[in-house]
Amino acid sequence: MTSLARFRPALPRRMVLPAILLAALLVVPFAAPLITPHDPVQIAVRDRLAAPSLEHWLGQDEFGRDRLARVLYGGQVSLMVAFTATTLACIVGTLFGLIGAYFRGPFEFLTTRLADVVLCFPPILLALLVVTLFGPGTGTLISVLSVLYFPAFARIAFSEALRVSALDFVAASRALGTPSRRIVMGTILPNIAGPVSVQYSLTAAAAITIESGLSFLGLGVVPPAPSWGQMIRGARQFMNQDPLGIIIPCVALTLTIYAINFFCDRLRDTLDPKGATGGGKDDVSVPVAGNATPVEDADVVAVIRDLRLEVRQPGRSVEVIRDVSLTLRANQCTALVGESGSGKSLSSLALMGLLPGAIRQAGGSLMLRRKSGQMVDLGALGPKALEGLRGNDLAMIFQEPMTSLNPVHKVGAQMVEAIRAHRKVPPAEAKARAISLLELVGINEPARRFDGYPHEMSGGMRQRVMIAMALSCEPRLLIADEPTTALDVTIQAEIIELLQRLRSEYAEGLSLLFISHNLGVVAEIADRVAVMYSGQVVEEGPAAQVLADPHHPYTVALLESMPSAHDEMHSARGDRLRAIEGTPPLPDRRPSGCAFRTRCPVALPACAGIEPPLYQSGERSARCIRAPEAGEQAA
Ligand SMILES: Nc1ncnc2c1ncn2[C@@H]1O[C@H](COP(=O)(O)OP(=O)(O)OP(=O)(O)O)[C@@H](O)[C@H]1O
Repeated sequence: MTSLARFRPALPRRMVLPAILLAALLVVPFAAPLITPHDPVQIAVRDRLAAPSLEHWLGQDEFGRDRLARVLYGGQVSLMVAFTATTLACIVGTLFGLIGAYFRGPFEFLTTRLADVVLCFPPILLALLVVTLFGPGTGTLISVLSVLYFPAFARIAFSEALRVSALDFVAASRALGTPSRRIVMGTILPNIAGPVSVQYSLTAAAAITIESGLSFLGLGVVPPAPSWGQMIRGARQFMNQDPLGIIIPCVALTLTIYAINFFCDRLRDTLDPKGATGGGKDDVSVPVAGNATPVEDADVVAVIRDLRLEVRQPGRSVEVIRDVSLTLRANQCTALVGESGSGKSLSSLALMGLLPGAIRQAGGSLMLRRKSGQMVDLGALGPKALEGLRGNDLAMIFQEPMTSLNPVHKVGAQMVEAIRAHRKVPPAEAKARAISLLELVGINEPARRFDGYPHEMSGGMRQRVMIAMALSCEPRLLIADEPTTALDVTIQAEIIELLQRLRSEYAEGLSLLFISHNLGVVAEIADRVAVMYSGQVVEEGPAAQVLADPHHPYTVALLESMPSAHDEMHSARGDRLRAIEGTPPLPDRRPSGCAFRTRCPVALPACAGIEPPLYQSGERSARCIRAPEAGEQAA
């Protein structure tokens, strides 16, 4: 039992229903001899148009043939023709598209021109022409349908492969000397699998319809062999007397097309790793029952308590965020720092209710105080309620001002839209507010900039616009995810100064959650700092104290590895820069005990045995068994 369970192929839950439905529709026609003993071509003229009976469950057709046998055996023919033709078209078209897009030059010319030539002919006319020339029959149908549908695959594969080829990871593979065949099949093909699989579903459905249409016209499957198109053709003349005759093949057609579309739609979502496992109710952030307790202190704007996030992989779940707790207060800036992959972004995205599809909340609670003063459990809110909160009660600015603004809309239109999403104000009033916000964030000639496009602005100006948009509805919590990383040093300083100024001028009492790699910037802006490592907060406390006198060896190492002009950081590290040895462990390869112990210069044998809790010392806490020691020394 255990070994069977271990070797059971892990079919994602979202695929189970469509797979069962499709498998049933595909298997049932091929199990026809087990379901009915009747011959689909055996005529019984005496019993023509007979009603359903115990012997003939779906009745008999105009020649007295058993309808159940005909719909089942007819399904075999229709499905075989449609799937063989679609698979051939998919393989040939996708290969053409991939080769044309990757190698360009004559390959591109051949792919696009060949596809253009075939696309010039209306499909049904081309099919009629070929069938008339070569005579009806299953082989002709498969050939004509493959030729008809290959250009659609070639075009989709070509345009998607062009897009993917231009991405950095393909350039990186080329730079590493990876052979072209491996880049095309191993790197580009998986990235275009989503749109190609959608095209497959549409084509298979269309091929079934065209096969039925041609058979209906007498140009498809040759009688007396059954097919759904032929059944409709035969039943058409008697449809007033015997509607069942036409309903049965139509229902079979509709169900099959629906099952194929349903399956391919889910398959596309499953194949796309970015959106993987999204969609099912259990896959979005689910309300977590129980341990969310209201917070009385009116200064507290948000509380993250024991947050656990996990990524679902086939057959298992991996914890990427573990027991993260943070309290964010009004008029306070809390900085989240840590190496890449430590979990800073996911923790903040969880607050926004914007976790990627593959990540789900497995435990803990996220509480937010609304502008009304009411404390809400974000995990218990539905998508609509969360939408109402985002931009209104909490807002976020991102790292890349170049891509955060929509390039095809004017700056002003985007700001007005953000304002009117939460406030029922007339457009003129929203415009006036947008212009005053642009002025507030230090944009010169705000009225002129209001009518400009994002590409007419510098990176620093765009980040100012993003900040203005984020503050447009006066949220109580602003999350800034590395807002200055993409900017040059002087602009960075201006943006930090702007955030500081806005914070001090903010009447409502803004809580700022500031995510950064840059400890110099953190020293300048943060009141409190939380250091993250491998999905956990390993040290937390007042920024000045933590940066000047870190209690966790990871914080010490982080400070020693970063250049900074700030005095409090000099005292912690002397003046030499030192890289942190090794790399952070992957979430599924953490060592036993303390996750930092394999890189820690002061690790003890005991560190392998226990996962250290957060040791509290006054306003500070650190997740290290040596933290109490460090606290005593400092005292
Ligand atoms: N969509 C995802 N699917 C699977 N794992 C993910 C996903 N997003 C993040 N992770 C994993 O979660 C962990 C935390 O990632 P996160 O993006 O929060 O790190 P970060 O500290 O913000 O890094 P950076 O500073 O580079 O943005 C990492 O191990 C990362 O690989």
